[in-house]
Amino acid sequence: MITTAGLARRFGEVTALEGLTLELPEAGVIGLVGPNGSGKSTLIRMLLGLVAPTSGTGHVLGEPITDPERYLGRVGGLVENPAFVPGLSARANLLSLARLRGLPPSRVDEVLRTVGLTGRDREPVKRFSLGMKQRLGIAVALLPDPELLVLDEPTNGLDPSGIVEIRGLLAGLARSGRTVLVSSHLLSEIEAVCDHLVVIRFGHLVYSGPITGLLGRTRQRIEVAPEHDHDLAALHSALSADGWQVEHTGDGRLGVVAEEHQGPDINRAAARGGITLRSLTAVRSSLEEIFLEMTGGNDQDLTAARAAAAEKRA
Ligand SMILES: Nc1ncnc2c1ncn2[C@@H]1O[C@H](COP(=O)(O)OP(=O)(O)OP(=O)(O)O)[C@@H](O)[C@H]1O
Repeated sequence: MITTAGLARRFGEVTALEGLTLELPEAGVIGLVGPNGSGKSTLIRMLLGLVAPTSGTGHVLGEPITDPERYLGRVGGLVENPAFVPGLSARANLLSLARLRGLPPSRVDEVLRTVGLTGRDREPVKRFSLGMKQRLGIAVALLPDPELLVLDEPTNGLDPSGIVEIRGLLAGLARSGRTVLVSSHLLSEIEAVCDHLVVIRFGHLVYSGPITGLLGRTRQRIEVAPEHDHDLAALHSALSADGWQVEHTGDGRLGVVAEEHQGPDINRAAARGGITLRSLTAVRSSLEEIFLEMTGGNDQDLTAARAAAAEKRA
């Protein structure tokens, strides 16, 4: 459905994407996630033929991205808030867009139904909530009845109920046999509907595969707390001396890199150090924690990393 090989794009000094090699599956929802500025929009724009690659190749539906006319008729895209005539109804906006693209007016009813705007379609768009406008944007992308739908941050700025609505819509589109590529800077906004996940950071591919594969990367640890808080340092020494990798969690406990079945060994090591444990809990990092570890935390980190890289290049 989508393949890229060594795809790269630079904007002057900034390398928005570098050496991206991907092979994306044919059906379901594919999530493209990464912090702000990691290159998601650049990739989506390249797939839609809006931005040319600096180097590397890409194919969409078997056609090269350097020749988008060959496939754009089968692809629906939403890259930024689409411009609607605010005083006109959703239906009138869609009808004029369908006419412009030479599509039958019957598509308008179909897409209104798909995005759940039937019944509100005669109201002027200026009265629509952000969530409804996003759904209308998706309706526009669906007008040509595309095999592939590419949506850049459709949940951005929506309230929790709006996010849930869009997620439901994406899941429904995938069930109807379309492939949906959807980007977000927040994994939590889309993870529930994604069959496949692409994680990019700083223009580089960090992960591409099923969500379950990502969960397999979890680092298990056991958190322990001494009976008396003042024994924390002594507990740290006792466990380290026994060969365990130990970190302070910052809340009066220690995190020990270990599997759940090693709990009794940790308990015995503490006892040998003369310390009784108050608690011992096996913890598996959440998908969100793995994502943050992979993507390097927050946007400030990313901005700093980009600045450092630019300085190095200069
Ligand atoms: N037209 C452009 N001119 C110059 N720099 C650009 C251009 N488009 C993107 N960039 C830069 O490329 C990098 C990647 O941007 P991109 O918009 O692709 O990231 P993103 O992951 O979509 O982020 P966001 O979620 O903030 O849109 C950023 O540093 C951005 O400033």
